[in-house]
Amino acid sequence: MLTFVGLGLYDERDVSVKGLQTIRDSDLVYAEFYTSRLMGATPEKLAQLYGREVKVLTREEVEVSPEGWLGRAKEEKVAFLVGGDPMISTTHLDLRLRALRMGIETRIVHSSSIVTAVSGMTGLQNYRFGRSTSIPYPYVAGGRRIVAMSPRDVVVDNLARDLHTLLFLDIQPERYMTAGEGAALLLEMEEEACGDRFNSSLGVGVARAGSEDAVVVADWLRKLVDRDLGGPLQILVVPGRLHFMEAEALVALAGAPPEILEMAEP
Ligand SMILES: C[S@@+](CC[C@H](N)C(=O)[O-])C[C@H]1O[C@@H](n2cnc3c(N)ncnc32)[C@H](O)[C@@H]1O
Repeated sequence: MLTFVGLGLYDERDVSVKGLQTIRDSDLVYAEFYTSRLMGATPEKLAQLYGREVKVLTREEVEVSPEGWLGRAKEEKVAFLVGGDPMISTTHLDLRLRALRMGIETRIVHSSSIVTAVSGMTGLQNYRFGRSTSIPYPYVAGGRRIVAMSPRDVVVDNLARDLHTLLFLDIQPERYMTAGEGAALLLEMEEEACGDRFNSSLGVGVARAGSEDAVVVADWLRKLVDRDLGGPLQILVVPGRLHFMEAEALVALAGAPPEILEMAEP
């Protein structure tokens, strides 16, 4: 049996009671922290609270060659721990399907996710979000700096349908993208596309959801570039047309410019 256990948003205490029981009842406990990270926890702190050794897997061990550790789930109870809610990540669905093809039974223990925390913290309503996307750091190829354009296309498409866009921000071993960096990259993409669609767009940054010092900041996208939200993890939202209650929430909860109240729909 392979059980995906969501660990929630910030530290080792965010796991559910059911998740904790599942971990303690497992023969083997694995984790991955490259799709998301619990910034308030270390593998040692997890092991201490859970009372079990936690083997942290690399991206390659999860995506390229998981057969070895996955195969153990044919005979033994294996827990696979991940940040947030397990299936808010295509990697984990892929792993689940792979396990099923190997004849392994699977289960999920759900947990809180950044996807729902963002609605909770900002007041932006879940049903008004369109497709979400990720912003990767630019990379250099052939001496040229390459900025992926697809996040901009997703935002433009959602804006055309009056929908909000949730933008996951790149996590790398030695750096974490901030909401300000994400906003700057979106503006750079729009400039590259010779457009000006984001001139009157808002940006909402959320930092360290689930922690004692979680922060939510709303400002014009071009101004968000210079706003310091502190440490990781962070996420960015570009809202579409706002319902009046959403606008009121952004002003009250995230310090958005009050003039957005006049632009909101009743
Ligand atoms: C690909 S998502 C993984 C989602 C996770 N499975 C979940 O359900 O929460 C990871 C991205 O979400 C954002 N994120 C995750 N946890 C966060 C937190 N506690 N505060 C702010 N952003 C967070 C970051 O942008 C990070 O790169």
